[in-house]
Amino acid sequence: MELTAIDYNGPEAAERFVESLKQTGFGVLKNHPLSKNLVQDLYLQWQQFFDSTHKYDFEFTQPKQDGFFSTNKAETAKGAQYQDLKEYFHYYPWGQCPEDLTQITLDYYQKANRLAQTLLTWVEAESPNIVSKHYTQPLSSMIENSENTLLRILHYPPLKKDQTIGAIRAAAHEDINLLTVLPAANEPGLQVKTLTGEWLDVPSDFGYIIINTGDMLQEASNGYFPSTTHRVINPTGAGQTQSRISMPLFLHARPDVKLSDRYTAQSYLIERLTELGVL
Ligand SMILES: O=C(O)CCC(=O)C(=O)O
Ligand SMILES: [Fe+2]
Repeated sequence: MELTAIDYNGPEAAERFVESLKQTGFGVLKNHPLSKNLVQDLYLQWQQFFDSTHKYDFEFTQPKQDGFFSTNKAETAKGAQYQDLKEYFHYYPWGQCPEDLTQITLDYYQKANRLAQTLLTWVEAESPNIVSKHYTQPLSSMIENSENTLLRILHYPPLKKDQTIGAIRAAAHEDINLLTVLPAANEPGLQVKTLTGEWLDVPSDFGYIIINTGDMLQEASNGYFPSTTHRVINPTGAGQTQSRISMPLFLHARPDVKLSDRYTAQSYLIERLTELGVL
């Protein structure tokens, strides 16, 4: 299995992209509408935020979970032995955000959501009838005006000398949501698990957008689109002294949306967050 970048404006982009999601759980896009400069500016400005102690003024609140999660509050992936080596900020347009970052972050959030709607239209159009007949409404309309779509800005600090052996930046996991839209990070490390169980590097050229399917799309498509396991490994050599910033947008359906006969988006999310021990 190989992951190659698909030209967003190229012929058969939708078909190739959805085929990649089906085969690998991942799709990589180039020449897409999200500006590299905007992503670069966000990385720089959020890096400054993580470098300052100002971040502690934005500690996340329960139960809404918007705001800053410090390294000692970071999640432990389901089944993992150690906590991930990361800190992060959960941004929602209705939630906490440092004032100087509000405009640029909202701008990105809206643009990435628009791209996501197009991608969900592609997924729907390329789903075989036997699969799409189970969608209870167009996939793109499931996320429309959703207050649950989450932009997570992640900072993986340089590795410490006394790092716990076995702990990694993000242990193997699956995402809970429909699709995740992730600009290539400023450092490599993201890997996807193939159907035969090997780990494969996800192309990380700056400017690429990486999309993966989450558990909710797996549920809504009755397993046709697999939610793929992925992780972020630790850097070696000179990379160990570098921070890594990444910015996944987790597309969540509105809570009342029926995903399947068994679940609404709300009941599914509650079940998964309870399993993770964060509710
Ligand atoms: O940092 C990355 O590249 C991926 C992060 C991720 O998979 C997650 O936060 O769910
Ligand atoms: Fe993930």
